[in-house]
Amino acid sequence: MQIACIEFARNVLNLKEANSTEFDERTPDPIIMLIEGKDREKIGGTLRLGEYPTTVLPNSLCHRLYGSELVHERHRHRYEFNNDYRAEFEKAGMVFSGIFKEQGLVEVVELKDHPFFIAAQFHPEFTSRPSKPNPLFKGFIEEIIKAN
Ligand SMILES: NC(=O)CC[C@H](N)C(=O)O
Repeated sequence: MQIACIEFARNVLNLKEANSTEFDERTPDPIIMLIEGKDREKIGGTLRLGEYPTTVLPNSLCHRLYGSELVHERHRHRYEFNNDYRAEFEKAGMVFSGIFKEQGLVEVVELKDHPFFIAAQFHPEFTSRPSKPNPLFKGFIEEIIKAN
């Protein structure tokens, strides 16, 4: 999701030097950055690790795939989408369809009017099993079958 947002910023919003501060601390457009306020003294520091609830936007692709307005997925990351850019992204057609309400963190993005574009901050592969695939993977494969 982080890379998808950087790509959108560069090629749709025309912010050519957009980046994550993980890759370029001096980028003029830090689309992805560390969100302060977490206890850095504890082991793991800013690491967001483990399962968190995601509130899903009704009628979004994410909603259709999970069939629920609340999903629980596992995380392992430090950097987050920078909400200063949210309005600009939305104006250009990106939909923020999954949010961690407690901290206002972006968990899922998708594109309006696109047959299947969805990206998540969490790790759907952590819960996917051959006999019970994660809805994001299952939905993607179903979409490919439909299109062929
Ligand atoms: N887990 C991920 O999606 C990637 C790790 C990541 N770049 C971070 O925020 O730490």
